[in-house]
Amino acid sequence: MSDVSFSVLGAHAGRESNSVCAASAQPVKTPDATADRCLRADHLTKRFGKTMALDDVSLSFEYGTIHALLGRNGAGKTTLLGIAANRLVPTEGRILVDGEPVTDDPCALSKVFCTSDVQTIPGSMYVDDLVGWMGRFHEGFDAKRAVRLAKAFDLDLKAKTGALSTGYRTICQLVMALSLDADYLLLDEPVLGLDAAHRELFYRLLMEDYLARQRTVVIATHLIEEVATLVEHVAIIDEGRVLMAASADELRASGYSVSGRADDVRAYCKGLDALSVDELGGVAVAYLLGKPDAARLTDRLDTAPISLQKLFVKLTEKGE
Ligand SMILES: Nc1ncnc2c1ncn2[C@@H]1O[C@H](COP(=O)(O)OP(=O)(O)OP(=O)(O)O)[C@@H](O)[C@H]1O
Repeated sequence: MSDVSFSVLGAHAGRESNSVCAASAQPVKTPDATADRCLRADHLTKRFGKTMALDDVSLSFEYGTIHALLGRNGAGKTTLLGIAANRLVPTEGRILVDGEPVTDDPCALSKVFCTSDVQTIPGSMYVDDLVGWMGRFHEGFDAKRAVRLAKAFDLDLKAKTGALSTGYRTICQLVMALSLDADYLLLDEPVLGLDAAHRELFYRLLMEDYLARQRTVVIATHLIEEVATLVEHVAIIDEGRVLMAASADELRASGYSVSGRADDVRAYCKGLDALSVDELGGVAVAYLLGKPDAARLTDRLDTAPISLQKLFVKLTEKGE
């Protein structure tokens, strides 16, 4: 989908040889050192011809936090991450990493690594050669860790990347990403094609990595349920615009459901701006933003917190 394609070897590959990045020599992060650190999208707009992929998006991914970037197919997630990794040029706006624009500052760019669901790895390259190349092009790449992770996933180091299955292509990118020292790790659909056991392994490794070195991880996905327990902050985009951005707890507390007999639920919702009402066989569930209205509740109605998944679906469904 990108209009400019770089390999997983990195958008920084051409820039690294003549730049020594002070930021990559800062493994110890005190609370003061991490204050105000973030990857920030500043009024980003991206048009592909007539398609508005991003429309004035401003978002902040704070340092040391796991973020979910949620959006339906075509919402603009890959485009946003592509611009953040300097693979795509925005029509307007910019990405700032710790205050520095990624386009002008190789040091800022070297802090960012983005996997991608596009076919970016040269298919003729063997996995073990890729490990070698990653080590050459990315300061702080841990080749031994990459080999260990590859073995944990049963990824064949002697295979050509082009001959890998969809799931193993994803695994190959995850292995490279999790072996890097990048401060901002952008994972685009990180479990695409992975079976249940590999998904679990990935989530466990991601948490271990995060606990070992608190970096920023952005997981772009529409599989909310799986990442709901991992993420601390959630941004929802739809048709290139930000719908909501808040902590996962705030989002969960931002809505609720009311269920019961359809007549009672409809009476409860009268005059309120319900996100939607699902009815089946005389029973209904309504999804609403805000807090339950005690004055409208009766003992025939039940209320429950809204899950991130439901909130996402209800906010982004378009009458289907
Ligand atoms: N290179 C391109 N040329 C033309 N249109 C593009 C290009 N890349 C993306 N788009 C369009 O921009 C919009 C956003 O696409 P994007 O890939 O960012 O969405 P996404 O949220 O990552 O979707 P998905 O979850 O399906 O991967 C879509 O309408 C898509 O068709």
